[in-house]
Amino acid sequence: MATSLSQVFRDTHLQPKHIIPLDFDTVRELPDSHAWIQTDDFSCAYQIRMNELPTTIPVIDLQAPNVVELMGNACRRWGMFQVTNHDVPSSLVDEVVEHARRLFALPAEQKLKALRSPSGATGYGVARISPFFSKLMWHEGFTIMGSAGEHAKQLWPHHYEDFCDVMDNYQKKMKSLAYKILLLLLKSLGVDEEDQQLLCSSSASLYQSESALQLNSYPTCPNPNRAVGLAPHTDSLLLTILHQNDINGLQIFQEGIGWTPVPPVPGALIVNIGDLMHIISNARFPTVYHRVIPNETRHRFSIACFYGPRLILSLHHCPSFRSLVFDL
Ligand SMILES: C=C1C[C@]23C[C@@]1(O)CC[C@H]2[C@@]12CCC[C@@](C)(C(=O)O1)[C@H]2[C@@H]3C(=O)O
Ligand SMILES: O=C(O)CCC(=O)C(=O)O
Ligand SMILES: [Fe+2]
Repeated sequence: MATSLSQVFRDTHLQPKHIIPLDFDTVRELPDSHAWIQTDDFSCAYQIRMNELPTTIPVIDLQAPNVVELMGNACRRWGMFQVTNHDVPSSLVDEVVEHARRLFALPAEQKLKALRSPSGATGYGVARISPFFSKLMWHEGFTIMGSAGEHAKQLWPHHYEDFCDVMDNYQKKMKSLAYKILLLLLKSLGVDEEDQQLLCSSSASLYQSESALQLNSYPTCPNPNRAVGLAPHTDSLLLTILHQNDINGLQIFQEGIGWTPVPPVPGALIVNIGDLMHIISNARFPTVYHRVIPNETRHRFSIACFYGPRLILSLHHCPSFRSLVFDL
């Protein structure tokens, strides 16, 4: 019998564990719900082939005269690069991380006041891809689209303004950086002025793109060898701009090599190609399959900014689109 997407969504009941993170402060051992089966695929190329370390993703100076060529090459080969000289003040990045640290340090019952609703896209919760996996991730996140006000008030009824201002400023900086990078990438693909106009006026309207901000927290983990911070996935939009603190954990999958670490470079931001950019580039840029492994002694934080066409981002709120992307 034929069924509509919205019907599928109505029939899909998210279980609480697919929204509510574990209260990490209360556990001393890895619970079975979070213990992933160890397979060969699980281990990292870095650990199994210490003698033949794969070269890692390029670090590109945004002001370099040949930046178009450098970015084009990096995206064709890796779908990813790190960017320096990007004009995002390190003081602003530090402030965002400090606010994230403060948010995730709140008691669980306080964080749950800003819990993402089952049909919503913003607020506190586990990664949206969680229902795809039988085990749970060693991770908690907080998603912001536009103003963070609504959820920040639930967390700090009297002192939420500073949090909102910092998140607003960071989103503005990220949007303008993502736009700059998008233009450079289109140029590297040979998109001429006329085609740029076309993309501009089409329903995809790339030039009116918006962003969503995701604060990620990976608490210290009693058994990181069997836990997964963020399960293997690709990001769905055009570009992701990521700040990771100084703790390893992010890995990308390379055909024929395996899982390869992306080491933190102080001051650099990671840029990775998402599914939409992969499509727009006619598959010349690969979308990056990546994951995060937690750490035994240090709490890892990252700040991801997802940049994509306004229409598609607003559809992330819409149940039938969500069921298409996340539930099928
Ligand atoms: C705009 C978005 C991208 C994202 C889904 C979301 O609506 C907000 C959270 C984002 C995130 C972060 C963790 C990995 C990911 C796959 C997920 O489950 O939620 C991405 C989503 C994405 O790239 O589609
Ligand atoms: O924490 C990281 O390094 C990666 C986060 C990520 O992949 C995401 O938010 O989509
Ligand atoms: Fe990701």
